[in-house]
Amino acid sequence: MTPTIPPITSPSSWNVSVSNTEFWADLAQTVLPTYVNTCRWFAGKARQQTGLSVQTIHTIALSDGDVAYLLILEATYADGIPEHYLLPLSFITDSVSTSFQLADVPEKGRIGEAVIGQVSGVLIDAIYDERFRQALFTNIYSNQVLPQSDGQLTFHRGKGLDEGDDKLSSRVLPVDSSNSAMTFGEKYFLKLYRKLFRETNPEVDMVAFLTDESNFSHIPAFGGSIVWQRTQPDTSGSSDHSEITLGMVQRMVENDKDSWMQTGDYLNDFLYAVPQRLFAIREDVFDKVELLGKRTGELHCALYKPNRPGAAVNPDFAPESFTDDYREFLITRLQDLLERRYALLIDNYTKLDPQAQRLAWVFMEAREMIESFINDFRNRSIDSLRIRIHGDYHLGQVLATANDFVIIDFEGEPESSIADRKIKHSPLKDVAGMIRSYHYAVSAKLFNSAETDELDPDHLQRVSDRWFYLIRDTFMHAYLDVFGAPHPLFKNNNEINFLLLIYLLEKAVYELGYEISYRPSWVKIPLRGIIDVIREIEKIRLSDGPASPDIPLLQTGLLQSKAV
Ligand SMILES: Nc1ncnc2c1ncn2[C@@H]1O[C@H](COP(=O)(O)OP(=O)(O)O)[C@@H](O)[C@H]1O
Ligand SMILES: O=P(O)(O)O[C@H]1O[C@H](CO)[C@@H](O[C@H]2O[C@H](CO)[C@@H](O)[C@H](O)[C@H]2O)[C@H](O)[C@H]1O
Repeated sequence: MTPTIPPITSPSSWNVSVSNTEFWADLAQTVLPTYVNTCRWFAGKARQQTGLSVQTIHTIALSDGDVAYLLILEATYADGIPEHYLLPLSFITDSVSTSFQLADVPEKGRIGEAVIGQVSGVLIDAIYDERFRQALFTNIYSNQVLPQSDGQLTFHRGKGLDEGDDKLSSRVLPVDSSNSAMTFGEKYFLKLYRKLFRETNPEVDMVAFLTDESNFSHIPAFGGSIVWQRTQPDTSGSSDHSEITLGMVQRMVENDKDSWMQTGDYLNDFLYAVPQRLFAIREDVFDKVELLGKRTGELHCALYKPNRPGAAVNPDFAPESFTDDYREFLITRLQDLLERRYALLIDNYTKLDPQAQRLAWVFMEAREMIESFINDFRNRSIDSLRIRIHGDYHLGQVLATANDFVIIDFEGEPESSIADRKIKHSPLKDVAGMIRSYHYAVSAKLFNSAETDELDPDHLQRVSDRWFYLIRDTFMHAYLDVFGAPHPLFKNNNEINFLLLIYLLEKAVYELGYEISYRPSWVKIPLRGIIDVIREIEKIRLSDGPASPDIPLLQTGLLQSKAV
């Protein structure tokens, strides 16, 4: 909460504030900009913000007669299109039900003090209000439709929400991510989306497809959704009937941790052995990596639906070739991403530590070579296929259960538009995501630990690379094994390697922006990833020629041995 700002005041009472435009304008100009910039879910922090306004307000009735509001905030920037965010708001006063205590609201949930209708209280993010959480869940359970001034809120109950589960106690999960998460009776997981788009969230599409049209059981079952069906045009004047997904319920998965944390635990053995010049990996680490490779392959098999003669085609999921349009899309996207990242890197260069600055230089000096590698993609022969994929696949998106894995968060890349997140890619984009994540895991562990402080950085780099390559190849091996030969989605090893490099580059460049915005001390990790790809591109440039038009690049032994 920002104590320097005096309390917001409004003459009308909280329950009728929805129509008090002056109050919302005041809020948007005073406390809200400071508040949203403290929130992990607000992605505009690193951009030059030019304004914040309350675009739409939905009213949600609470069981004690009070109300909460769902604010749709519009954030504008010096460049690029505006973004929209969901902020649920409750006003907590002394008269609020005794079951709810202001003391239970963490500092990060407190927006500011206010005097509304002559009553003093605190405006909070309503996810911390048990009454609001109950209202969301009860509305989903009973398939409610709530008319609003702009369209309606439609609460939909899915197959995974059991009869009789309408009164479960809830809590906010302490996950720090791009959305907000809560649980009901420790049985259901409700995700409230923060950054909003004019279309159905791909996560709902993907989870529904996998639940209804495949036997893939390594995702949590679908429990329902919250959708805002608009009737009014948005500020751009386009689309007057868009469906905006605000939330989704899934079954809660009993898990100890996600695979990021599990891998981190496994890496502890490795870390402690490094100063003794021992290379320690337990067999069960390889077993886990193999199992994740297998589950990833199975996920892609479930998402791969060839058009069978006579069978109804679901065009949203039918495989497609590497068309000129797709190539152009990917090239433009990568070029644009690179341009934005170079600019961001230059703007933030002086804030980087000397080692990160050296890596940044290598990246900057390789710009021309990277761009010509990307341009090559336009004319290269590619006969592999594209399908719908996870899109933001990394170790944090895989929950580790007692003996297996459950894959979550099918929302796609947070930085992309929803339309772009639904574009079909080679599934190697997901594979590249997981490979990058293993690289992150070992780098974060080895380079951020007291145990290795005294070690020569070059030696540490070699040790880290050894672990990474072993794990990467184990994952790839298990992944490719799922499909057998010939592989239905990849033409041959050359294509696998080329596409992997393209997606590895894209992912690492994407991550560079993520780290500059959220974890500047980790910037070195994606920079090292980018430099790895640069080294591989250099090898292609050396080998590309009439005599050897293509050679397998990554872990040649492994990939050549697979008959695809
Ligand atoms: N179905 C589930 N069961 C249990 N925990 C879950 C479930 N889905 C997500 N989580 C937990 O919540 C965290 C955030 O969920 P995620 O879908 O990744 O949200 P975000 O889109 O905000 O990143 C996960 O890392 C995991 O710890
Ligand atoms: O989980 P999100 O959808 O919010 O994904 C974003 O945040 C991730 C970090 O939590 C980020 O992932 C990067 O860091 C991970 C380790 O924390 C690492 O495993 C991933 O490989 C790396 O990309 C992700 O990129 C971002 O979209």
